[in-house]
Amino acid sequence: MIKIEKLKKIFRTEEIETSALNNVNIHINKGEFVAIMGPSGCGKSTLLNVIGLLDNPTEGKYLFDGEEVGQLKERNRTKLRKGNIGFVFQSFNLIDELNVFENVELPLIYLKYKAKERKEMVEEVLHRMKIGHRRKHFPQQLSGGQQQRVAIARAVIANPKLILADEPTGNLDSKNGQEVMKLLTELNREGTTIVMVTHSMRDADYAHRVVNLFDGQVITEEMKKEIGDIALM
Ligand SMILES: Nc1ncnc2c1ncn2[C@@H]1O[C@H](COP(=O)(O)OP(=O)(O)OP(=O)(O)O)[C@@H](O)[C@H]1O
Repeated sequence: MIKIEKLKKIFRTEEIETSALNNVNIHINKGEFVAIMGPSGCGKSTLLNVIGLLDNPTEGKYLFDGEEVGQLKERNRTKLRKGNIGFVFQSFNLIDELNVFENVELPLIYLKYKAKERKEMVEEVLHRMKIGHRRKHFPQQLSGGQQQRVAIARAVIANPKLILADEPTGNLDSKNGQEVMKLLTELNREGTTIVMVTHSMRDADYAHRVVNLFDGQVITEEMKKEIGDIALM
């Protein structure tokens, strides 16, 4: 599903040049759950942003489902992202002015689903994330765990092939963190590919494979589990 070869990302400002990714090679199969680990500043979020088509690499190859996407224009990246990729962030990134239902509904509005269909889909996913009873609440009225469940509902509402999670349990206590990891594992078992950045060994244990980055390079990869009966691509 994802083939990244000799990928480089250099951030240039007037005074300095930072090489955030330096010759990264990563292949991720459909159905895999991959954790990316490494010390602060090693390039994890930069890599996730490139994989998630939020940013272009400076050099190198990025094939998403066989299509070269590394140098797409912003407009085309956005088009490809919608419906294909769902994001979950450490800080939840919900919209404070919208209630739970409206936050989760938003991607479906962008994708031009009709109101009736949207209602059915949102109700179903809220029920699944065990947050249906809070549909009228605003993000500030929810606990961290509840906010992250809403964020996951929003990430999966359009049935993305890929979920990218950047430290999804970073702001949660261990009970809520575990709940979030269980939800991600369940989605992965149903076929969604997951790439997750984490500092937590415990969270990385849920993954099939751990990729360790250091100074913008992949230094080791560790297989933890088999994908099971999900077909590889
Ligand atoms: N927009 C930017 N402009 C300039 N430099 C940047 C930018 N984004 C990231 N960097 C630099 O690139 C390097 C990698 O950053 P990145 O955020 O990917 O690291 P990380 O591994 O996710 O760190 P952390 O675990 O602390 O979140 C760092 O040296 C950072 O300062």
